[in-house]
Amino acid sequence: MHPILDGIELVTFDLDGTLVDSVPDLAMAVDAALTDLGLPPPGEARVRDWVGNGSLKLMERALEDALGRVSSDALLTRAHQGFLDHYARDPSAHTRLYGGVREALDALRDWGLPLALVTNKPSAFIAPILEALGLQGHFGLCLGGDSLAQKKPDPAPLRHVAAHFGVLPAACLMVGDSRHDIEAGRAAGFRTLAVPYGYNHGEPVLLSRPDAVVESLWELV
Ligand SMILES: O=C(O)COP(=O)(O)O
Ligand SMILES: [Mg+2]
Repeated sequence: MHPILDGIELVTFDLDGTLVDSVPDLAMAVDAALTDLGLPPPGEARVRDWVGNGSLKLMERALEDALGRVSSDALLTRAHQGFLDHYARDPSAHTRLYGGVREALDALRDWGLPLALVTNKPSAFIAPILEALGLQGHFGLCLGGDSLAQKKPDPAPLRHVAAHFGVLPAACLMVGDSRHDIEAGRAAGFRTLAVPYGYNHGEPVLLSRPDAVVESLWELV
């Protein structure tokens, strides 16, 4: 067991870039939404750097890049709806678990630790993706970017999780790939653990000074 788990009674995970490599499917939906509008598709490498603040912000960044200026609200609304429609067709078609994730989640569950999921992704996509990857039974609570009024890096979703399980924030661990996870975790009073392989706008997540880093979640257990 990794020392970061000492005294921890609840583990909260980020989804995109931490448990799953979802950028192939996200990028296909972004590309299709922009193509529908007669705009050039950005492709996977650019989309990777835009993921992290939810789907509306993702499309805002994609449109600004394609147009060379900030998009109108009307165009953003159309582009975002287009993204949601395309992504909803099969949000897990090319989405895969990172190595060690299943083993880590199984072990934590078998130890009886409650697990939660807090993603900035729209909540409608959480269950289909978890089901496709066989992880639907692992999390006692899942929150998406639209579940509460605030999303990460705001600490509100993490505070909500801690209160839901009746665990003090100091006994909670936040595990994520981006500065939004680490900032939210720290602001909520959680311990923080980062993985370096995900999506952090092209910057090392270490710059956010997490309490610890693991190359694979396998190291947790
Ligand atoms: O959808 C996003 O922008 C990021 O999702 P995440 O919070 O699971 O990394
Ligand atoms: Mg993430």
